[in-house]
Amino acid sequence: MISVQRAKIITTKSISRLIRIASRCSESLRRNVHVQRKSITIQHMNNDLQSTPMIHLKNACLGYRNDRELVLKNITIDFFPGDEVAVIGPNGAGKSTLFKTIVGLIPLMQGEVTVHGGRGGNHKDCVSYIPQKEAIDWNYPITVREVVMMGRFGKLSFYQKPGKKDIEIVNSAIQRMGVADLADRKIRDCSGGQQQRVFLARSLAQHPHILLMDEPFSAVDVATEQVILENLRQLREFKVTTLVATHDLGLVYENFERTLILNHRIVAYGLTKEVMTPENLQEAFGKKAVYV
Ligand SMILES: Nc1ncnc2c1ncn2[C@@H]1O[C@H](COP(=O)(O)OP(=O)(O)OP(=O)(O)O)[C@@H](O)[C@H]1O
Repeated sequence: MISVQRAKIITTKSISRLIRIASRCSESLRRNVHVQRKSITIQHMNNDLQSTPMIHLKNACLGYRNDRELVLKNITIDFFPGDEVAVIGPNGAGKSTLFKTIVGLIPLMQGEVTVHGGRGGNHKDCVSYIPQKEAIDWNYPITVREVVMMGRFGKLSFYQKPGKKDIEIVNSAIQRMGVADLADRKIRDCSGGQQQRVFLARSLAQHPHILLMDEPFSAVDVATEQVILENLRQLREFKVTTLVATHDLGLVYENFERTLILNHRIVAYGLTKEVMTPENLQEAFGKKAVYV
């Protein structure tokens, strides 16, 4: 199979390389690309066809009340248990806006969004969201262990203290993410990559059904990247639905089975090797970006 050189950041070079690789895909593979650009109705074609979607959007319009322009228009898409989806698109395409709407941080403008069959934002316990690093206040005086324990809060009642089981789960998540040495260190004193590991440990401790990660691979080293990817693979085995926004197209091509390409609308969604075609990448990122 075709291999892709790792592209750490979205550059003209990385897009061009992917386009060259995608061009080499056999014609039959490319014929299978199923993109209905106009109606934006996405048919999910994997084995989970009969299962209930974990996340369902129908004719959804997403945006901000203080902004007259919608960010994403007429989005219709379903994500099923075990889907591991890379969400790609240029800056400002609407990746974070999609995540914020699913977790209920911003209200839906129009249409329908359901999570586990209920309204988005009503399932805090089973949905874990890791925002972009810049959106987190790292100065909060809290240790790594306390951050990870926050993943258990949704399972406890208001006055309930974490029990033995919670402590075991937290310790296990800390071990899995390789941050045991840092457990008593303040989160603000950790490096950027360590902080990403800690936040994924918090998500693991939560035992979520849905995990949304916004640019977890930005500015992390290869070891951290591998730890994150390995844990995402394990979550997939537990049928966790995972959406990961990233600009690292090479990493997506090599590691994610499914990809959603956004640019204020759905450009394409499906199996990564089928949707990362030159046409779709150019449509999302623009010809100029590719041929300069
Ligand atoms: N709080 C806000 N109020 C108004 N507009 C906003 C707000 N947050 C984001 N936007 C706008 O929404 C659009 C989509 O932003 P969003 O953060 O979803 O893009 P993105 O695809 O995640 O981009 P990036 O790759 O740069 O993180 C942008 O034009 C942005 O300026």
